[in-house]
Parts: sequence; C-alpha cells; structure tokens
Amino acid sequence: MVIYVHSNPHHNHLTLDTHTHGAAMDTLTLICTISFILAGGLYWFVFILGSAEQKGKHAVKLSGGSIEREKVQDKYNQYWSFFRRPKEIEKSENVPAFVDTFYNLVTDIYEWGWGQSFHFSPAIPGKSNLESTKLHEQMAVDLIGVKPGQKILDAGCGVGGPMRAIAAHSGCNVVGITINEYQVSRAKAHNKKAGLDAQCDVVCGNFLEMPFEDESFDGAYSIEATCHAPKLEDVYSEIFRVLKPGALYVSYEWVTTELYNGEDPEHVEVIHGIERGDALPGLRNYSDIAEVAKKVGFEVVKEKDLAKPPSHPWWSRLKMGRIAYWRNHILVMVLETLGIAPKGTVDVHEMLFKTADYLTKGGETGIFTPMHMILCRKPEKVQD
Ligand SMILES: C=C(CC[C@@H](C)[C@H]1CC[C@H]2C3=CC[C@H]4[C@H](C)[C@@H](O)CC[C@]4(C)[C@H]3CC[C@]12C)C(C)C
Ligand SMILES: C[S@@+](CC[C@H](N)C(=O)[O-])C[C@H]1O[C@@H](n2cnc3c(N)ncnc32)[C@H](O)[C@@H]1O
Repeated sequence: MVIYVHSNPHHNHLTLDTHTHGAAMDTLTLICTISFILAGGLYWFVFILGSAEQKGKHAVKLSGGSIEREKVQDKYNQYWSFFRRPKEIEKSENVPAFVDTFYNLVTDIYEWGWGQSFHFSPAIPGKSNLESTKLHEQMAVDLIGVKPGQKILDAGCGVGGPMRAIAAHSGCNVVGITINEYQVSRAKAHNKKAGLDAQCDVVCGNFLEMPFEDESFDGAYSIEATCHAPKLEDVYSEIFRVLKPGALYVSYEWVTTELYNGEDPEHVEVIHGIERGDALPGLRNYSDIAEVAKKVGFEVVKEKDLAKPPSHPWWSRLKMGRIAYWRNHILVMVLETLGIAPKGTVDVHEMLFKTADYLTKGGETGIFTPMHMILCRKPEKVQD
C-alpha cells in the first residue's frame, strides 16, 4: 500500500486520507488483476482446453454443418421426431437423409471434442488417445495387406482421420465416401493441410449405391460406419461389387454381443439409448455379421471382437472425460447465449452427453462393442 503524507497535523485526518487513496488504488489493482485473470482464463477455456485434440476445431467455430444457422434447432427437433415415429426409420429410403442430418448436427462437436477420427479404439497403457486411435486404424489396413500405390475404399469416411493415417502408413491411395457434404469439405481441407491430398480423395455419396465402377478397388475398409445402413447386406453387396476379385475388406462393426439379453429392460434401455444418440436404424447382433458377408458372396477370413481382454476398455476415454464434458457444456451454453454458436447447439451437446453414458454402460456391461472386426475376401474368379 502507498502512504501519502499530508500537511494536515491532525493524526486522524492523515490516517483517513491514507486509507481513502490506498483503498482506491487497491480497488483498481484488484479490478485490473481480476480482469486480466478472467481474460486469460477465458482464452485458456475456449482456445486451449476447449479445442480438439488434433486442433481440428475451436469451440467458437461450432456450426450446424451444411444446415443454415437459423435452422439448426428445427433440424435437431426433426432428428428426434424420427424416434417418436420409429416406423419412419424402418423405411430404408429415409435413413441416409436422417443420417446426413445427424452428421450436420454433430460433426463440429465431434471434431472439437474428440478429434478427426470418429471412432473408438482400445486404450493402450502408456499411449495417448491419438496414438491408440492411429494404431487401431493402421491395424485395419495391415489386415487387408495394402501395398503402396493401390486404390483402397473407405466406406463412411467421416472427416478423414483414418484415411490420412492409413495413406501415410501404407503409401496407398484412399477414396472415401460419406453421405454428408459438410464432412467432404472438412476432409478435403484436412487432406490438403496434411499434404496428403494427392493420395486421399473424398466423394459425397451413398454407400448403398456407390458411384464407382465394378471391380475398381484393390481393397476396402469401413470403420464404425456400416452400422448406419438399414440393411447390412445393401452396403456389403456394394462393397463386394466394387472390389477386384481376390481383394480383402475389413470392417469394425457396432453390434450387441452374446451377453445382450433382449428380455432385460436395462439392456434394452442402454441399446436404445445408443441407437438414439448415434443415428442408428437398429443395432445388429454380432452373429448376423458373418452371415450377411457370406450371403453377398464374401469368404470370411477372420472375425474377432477387438474389445475383448486383453484389450483395455475402449470406453475409458469417455469416462475420464466427465469434467471435460461439464466444461464443454458450460462453454456451449455461453456460446449459444452470446449468439456465437447457433441455437440448438446446447441440445445437440446434451444429446451427446447422454449418449456417452449409454455407450459407457454398453461397454462396462459387455453387451455392446463398437469393434467387432470382420475380415472378408472377394473370391477369385472361377475359371470355366
Ligand atoms: C461411430 C460413431 C461415433 C463414435 C464416437 C466418435 C462418438 C460417440 C459419442 C460421441 C461423443 C459423446 C460425448 C461428447 C461430449 C459431450 C462433448 O463435450 C465432446 C464430444 C463428445 C466426447 C462426443 C465425441 C464423439 C463420440 C465419442 C457413431 C455415430 C456410429
Ligand atoms: C461414425 S462416422 C465414422 C467415420 C470414419 N470411419 C472415422 O472412423 O472417422 C460414420 C460415417 O459413415 C458415414 N455414412 C453413414 N451412412 C452413410 C451412407 N448411407 N452413405 C455414405 N456414408 C455414410 C457418415 O457420413 C460418417 O462419415
């Protein structure tokens, strides 16, 4: 505190002035310090803590994908209305549009809060989430034995996290397909930034009717994407069609496991929760996958739930993030209130928040896995 010496001989006066000036200075210093801390804290909260692991997206840039700002809330309500009329989802032709709406709503939040790879991977002690994610992606391409220069299909490619890891790891060329136009623009921008645009291409389209020639790919993979297909055989038969004879296809499937009991209301609630929060027309059981693959003509080379021990829990990343979710939730509320994020963002975030709980329960109880791996081969042509 600074003491101002006053000419007033009365001791009491001197003391009073000292306090007045000192208090004013203290208040000013306090206000400056608090403002400084608040500004720094806000910057840290939004840009450091609140940014994607791979710095893909900042919270201040959250959007509704290709949906106009003013329509985000309506589209979110429309998304939920599908579940109020489950018969609508059962009509296969409605599903791609419903999935497209979902990815317009969630793509930015996924990138911001998870990164550029929209899937799970088993936790690996001593490795970061990013490293474990990459290893899970590289395993897919190692399974299909890709060689440099080959043309590989990524069915349901998201914003291309896996495609870039796979192209860089194997030297192959990847063509990705996604139903969501906004993801195409994000993926292309990321490919360019990573210097991989010569190796990675992305097209907007429906993997149930792909705009590719028969027998035009040397291999294919799909990571946590074909679960969006209303009928698995529709997407598997398309992948079969575009593969060259002898080529391999690997898929990481979302399924219910042998522990799932359809008579147990708690199991049913968890699975319905996962379906509603992840735009799924209905989760399949693990036992259906190989059947469908064989039905469309594939030989099944290998099948394995990659979540089973000794793998470490894939859901631990979701559980460890509880504090981060609350921070994100507050941040999204502030951004929506200030008009920076479109109206409806809070609702979408809340839906994901609840979904994370259902997914964690699905993992902990073992009734659900997002990584039931199936490796298939398209048979060589039979010579006459
Ligand atoms: C394969 C699919 C997506 C799987 C995962 C990538 C996503 C499933 C649930 C998502 C999330 C849940 C909680 C969010 C959190 C509330 C938010 O603050 C930050 C983002 C989340 C962590 C978000 C990230 C992506 C998921 C883990 C499906 C759709 C077939
Ligand atoms: C959970 S994301 C996974 C993305 C990517 N495989 C990854 O791991 O990052 C599912 C992807 O499947 C795509 N998808 C869902 N249904 C589709 C369809 N009918 N046609 C094309 N893509 C589809 C979505 O657009 C999204 O890109």
